[in-house]
Amino acid sequence: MTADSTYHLKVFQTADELCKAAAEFFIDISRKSIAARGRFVVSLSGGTTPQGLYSLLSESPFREQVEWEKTVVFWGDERCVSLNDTQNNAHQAKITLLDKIDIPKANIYAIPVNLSPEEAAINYEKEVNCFFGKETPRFDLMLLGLGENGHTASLFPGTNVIYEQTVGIRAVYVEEEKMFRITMTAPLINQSGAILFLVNGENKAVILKEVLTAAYRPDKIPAHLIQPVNGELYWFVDRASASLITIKN
Ligand SMILES: O=C(O)[C@H](O)[C@@H](O)[C@H](O)[C@H](O)COP(=O)(O)O
Repeated sequence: MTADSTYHLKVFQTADELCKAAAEFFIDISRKSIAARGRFVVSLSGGTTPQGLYSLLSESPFREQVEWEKTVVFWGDERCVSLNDTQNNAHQAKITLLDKIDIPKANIYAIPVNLSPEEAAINYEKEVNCFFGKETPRFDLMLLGLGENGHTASLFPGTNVIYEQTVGIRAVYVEEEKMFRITMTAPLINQSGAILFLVNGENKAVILKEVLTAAYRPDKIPAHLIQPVNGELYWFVDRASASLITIKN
């Protein structure tokens, strides 16, 4: 990453410990956001890693520590598959978390999948802008994952969206998945107050080392694009994914 990039790295022994710490972090940011602005606006990620976090948040003693009626949920990216498809990020979060808590339906902003990818992106960008009104969209918490090829959200190597300079939402065709996906742009993600990457498993060891130690190459490693402009960047990783990194104490 660039010399001036700063982040907080926390390594946990197990995936369970990582999820528990992420749940506590989620609760902490939600409390601070509600105390400051009366609401907590979070952007969820898809993939397998956050599912353990979502399950924990749906259960005692975590569930009752979040004021769900003051919590508003968006997604950083989505696959253009039907709403009931198991690959749909909103569907996954619905099953593991949203159906199990008392959150008003009006607080849930899923990325539309019943439109063309371009229309869905335009429509979601309007929804985000409308929600934040005159303010620049700023999520209190942005959850992200890391793909083995360095992608995050749906910012994949080799796609044009990684060069996008504007705060917004875009449709992107992901060749390796033969699928359109909708994604927040890096400038939008970077407006967040706190950005939390969750990384788990030995299959992520090589890319995690590259993201954190290689020179800035966002075309090869799109996760390098994630550098909050006025917020904090956190990496919560398990020991297996951190096995190639030298941790300074
Ligand atoms: O919808 C998605 O899949 C994500 O937004 C994507 O960016 C994900 O976070 C990474 O691919 C890591 O996924 P895993 O957690 O499954 O490793």
